Amino acid sequence: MPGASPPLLQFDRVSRHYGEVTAVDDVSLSVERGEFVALVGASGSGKSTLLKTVNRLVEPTAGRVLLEGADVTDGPAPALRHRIGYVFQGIGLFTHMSVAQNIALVPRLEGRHPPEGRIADLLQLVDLDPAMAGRYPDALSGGQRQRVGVARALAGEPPLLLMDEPFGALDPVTRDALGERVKRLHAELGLTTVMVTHDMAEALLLGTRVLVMDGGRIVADATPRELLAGGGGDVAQALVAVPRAQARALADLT
Ligand SMILES: Nc1ncnc2c1ncn2[C@@H]1O[C@H](COP(=O)(O)OP(=O)(O)OP(=O)(O)O)[C@@H](O)[C@H]1O
Repeated sequence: MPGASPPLLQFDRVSRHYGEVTAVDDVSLSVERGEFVALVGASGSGKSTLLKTVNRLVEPTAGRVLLEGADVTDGPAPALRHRIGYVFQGIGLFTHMSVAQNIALVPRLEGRHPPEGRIADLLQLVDLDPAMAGRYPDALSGGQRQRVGVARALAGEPPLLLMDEPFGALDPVTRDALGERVKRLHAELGLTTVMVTHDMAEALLLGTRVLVMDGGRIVADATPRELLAGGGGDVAQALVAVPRAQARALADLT
């Protein structure tokens, strides 16, 4: 279509080898603005490696990754990373900086000073009391730290949010609450999100689109509804069977 804007994110025949190991094997796909893509698969299937080719924590052995139509290797990596929010397990907050300083880090690196009230707004966005702005990460619970991580990732108003097992280390209740919050934020802020998880239930509940990886390849690309209706192929259905069996076992208890 002439004049149509390119997809927000595109993988064009991306592969990544580590010696004999093929972590990512010839992946091509596009992510449109507004999608919430859950990237799911067994341990070692290549999810994190594929995600990290986007913010250049991993360089592909072959192929290219395009953000808003431009090759991510076109400019310096730090400038690229300022356009991509990144939330990962353990989050990597700076312990010598307060919550407010951690959140303001990305805008400050770009020479911007967040306007008065912005930090409080961001804290409220992730359901944290703005009074926490002056605390240090050591004085927060794991779930609170993870919320600060989400606020920090959103502080630069990035067009793309990447999350790598963001809720992996949290207890189930906190995990569900934060998952729901992120889902609402995604919708309210009009974000485009790609989230790695090994948990199919989480992928089905949060994603608008679920990609299943196996042996470095994308073996299913379907909506949660399609997967729940039995689509997506054998690998996808083996993953869908897990939460289904749990739901059945719970129902049997009642
Ligand atoms: N830096 C590395 N050096 C060597 N091999 C690597 C490296 N990073 C990943 N691999 C290998 O590439 C494959 C894919 O790893 P990756 O971390 O992408 O999988 P994953 O699906 O994210 O797994 P998990 O769910 O366990 O995090 C694995 O076989 C892994 O051992």
